[in-house]
Amino acid sequence: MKVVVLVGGVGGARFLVGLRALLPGPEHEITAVVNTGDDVWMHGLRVCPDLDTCMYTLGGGIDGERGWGRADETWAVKEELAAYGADPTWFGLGDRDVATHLVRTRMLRAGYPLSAVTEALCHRWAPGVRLLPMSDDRVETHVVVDADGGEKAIHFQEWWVRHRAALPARSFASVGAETATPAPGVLDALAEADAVLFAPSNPVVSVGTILGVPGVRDALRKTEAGVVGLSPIVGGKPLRGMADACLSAIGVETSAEAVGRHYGSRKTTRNGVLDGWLVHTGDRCDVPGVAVRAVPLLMSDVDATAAMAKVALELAGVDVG
Ligand SMILES: O=c1nc2n(C[C@H](O)[C@H](O)[C@H](O)CO)c3cc(O)ccc3cc-2c(=O)[nH]1
Repeated sequence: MKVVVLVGGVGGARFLVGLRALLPGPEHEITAVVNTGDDVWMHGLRVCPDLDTCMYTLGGGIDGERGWGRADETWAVKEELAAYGADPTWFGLGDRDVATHLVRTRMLRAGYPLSAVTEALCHRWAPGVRLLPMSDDRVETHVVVDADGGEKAIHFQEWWVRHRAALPARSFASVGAETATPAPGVLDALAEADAVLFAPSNPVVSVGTILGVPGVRDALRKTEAGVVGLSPIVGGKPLRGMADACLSAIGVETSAEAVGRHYGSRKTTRNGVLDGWLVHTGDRCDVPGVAVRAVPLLMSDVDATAAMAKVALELAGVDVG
């Protein structure tokens, strides 16, 4: 069975672990199309948070507590950079993590596209899922915030890490999106999929960013596969991260129903992309033109996540047996 998943960071990676457990073995092929809008140049190194979170989580190298960066991490490089007063000091670059960015940056400088770099890094981590960046082109999420009586755009990481998304976001800009193309393999994977899932990731700056890459939304509307999303909002709150701060910036209420309607029905709306929508038990939700199922959506362990993934696949029309 061929399953394609649109994923962001921590929540998306956890979902992939459950899906991989549900579909073990060579007869299944899971392709994750990963958000790269969070990517950032830090101290001359290219950092790809969502790709790395998926790679480390699936490869067994993630720091489970933080949900990003490496386990058994040390921070000597970060401390030395701070000792030099080298800005920014608010971004946590771990020593082990720096090795990933050094290899990536060296390969990018040698002309390899991000998709080839990711494939090379995955030779070490063997995630058991094909990780594709949404695009090989630079697409960066910048956040427009109020500042000094006017507005200014800051990189997503500055908003997210330095300001903990506490600065009200006026809007988001996906810098480079208008000229970006999907990475090699993305459109084919969507066309050939038996099912396409939206992981319970941030619907604005993760899944939304992927949908903003020219060609992706059309491919989702055209694919024969059933397209089913899992709500990242449970009981009116995001399960993790700060999706509520993002949703309010685009005028979408923080509820499973509002997010489902934001994605829209593939059948009955001009731009919609969903056939099915999984919401947490007890969350009221009606999305015209979309089949809604209420199941436990807490990824408390691999089995719970696998159970969610199973329902999502069945809603997408594929029987997992
Ligand atoms: O809250 C933080 N998140 C950090 N993150 C997480 C990152 O900001 C978010 O996980 C994603 O961008 C949002 O999904 C990092 C991720 C990396 O891959 C590498 C370094 C960092 C550093 C931080 C950090 O210092 N603080």
